[in-house]
Amino acid sequence: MKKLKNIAILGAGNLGLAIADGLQRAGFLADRKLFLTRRNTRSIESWKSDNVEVTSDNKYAVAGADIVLLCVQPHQIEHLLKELRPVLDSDRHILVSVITAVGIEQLSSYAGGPFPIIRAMPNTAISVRESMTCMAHNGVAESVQTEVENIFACVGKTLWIEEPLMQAATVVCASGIAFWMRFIRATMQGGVQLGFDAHDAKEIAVQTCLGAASLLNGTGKHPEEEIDRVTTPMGCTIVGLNEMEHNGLSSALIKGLATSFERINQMKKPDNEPV
Ligand SMILES: NC(=O)C1=CN([C@@H]2O[C@H](COP(=O)(O)OP(=O)(O)OC[C@H]3O[C@@H](n4cnc5c(N)ncnc54)[C@H](OP(=O)(O)O)[C@@H]3O)[C@@H](O)[C@H]2O)C=CC1
Ligand SMILES: O=C(O)[C@@H]1CCC=N1
Repeated sequence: MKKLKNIAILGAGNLGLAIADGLQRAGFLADRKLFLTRRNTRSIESWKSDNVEVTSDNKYAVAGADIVLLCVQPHQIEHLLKELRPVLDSDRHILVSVITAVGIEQLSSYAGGPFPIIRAMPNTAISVRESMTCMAHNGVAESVQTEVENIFACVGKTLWIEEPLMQAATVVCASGIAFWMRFIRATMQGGVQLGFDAHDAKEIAVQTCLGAASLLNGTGKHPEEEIDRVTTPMGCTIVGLNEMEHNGLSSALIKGLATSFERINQMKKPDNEPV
């Protein structure tokens, strides 16, 4: 029987652990080994189990793994990949980077050679297996693409994109979780103002948000068509919606996305990198 590939998550922070959580829930880790690393492992010791090793030794983790997920912050990746050079094996390892603003060519040069590298942009909903993960590569073998796609497909939806679109994917799908959270929170605040207690306001806001997303998923319709079904002429919805637009709802969202996008451009400039 073909041996399942072991996985190392280097940089088990917010996103790294969310990925580990999702893979665990999906049963993806059965019969595989998972290595979790960070420099200070105290907060992730509870992850240790028969098939999960926790270590601050990245080289040890990579030596035991076939698929290496790079989950450190953008300014930390150069140091990490240079540290890994002695143990990276281009015939064995597949590198998967979720790191913002660092391109495949750059990763390759930090790693010191031509490795199969895939960039993936999931979001933190990966922990509950509801990620939207955009992926890009620059010519890796189909078997490698499939191997990596299988990882992310068991924890949400996947989409292959061209690498230049990775920046937009970061904003819309990864930062997107924070944007939607704020939208939901504002709905809750409104709900409390109108009389619900905080618990009920949250339940109503979350389920209504899920309902809206499910409608689009289920029908394939454009949002505006669904809006038309809700906005009774001279009713309460259209006046609320128009008031929101007079106050710049759509404009604020689009400007926010564009500002996040622009920030990634700045992150790409070496002289702006945090130390
Ligand atoms: N958070 C999100 O929703 C998303 C994040 N991303 C990208 O994912 C990456 C990680 O983001 P996020 O999880 O939020 O960041 P975090 O800071 O939460 O996680 C980074 C982790 O890397 C560890 N780390 C740093 N240096 C090393 C090293 N040399 N070896 C091993 N571990 C190390 C840190 O722990 P310690 O200090 O103990 O070493 C930390 O736990 C970023 O590049 C970000 O752009 C992409 C999509 C979504
Ligand atoms: O805020 C950030 O820079 C990272 C990338 C997308 C989500 N978090």
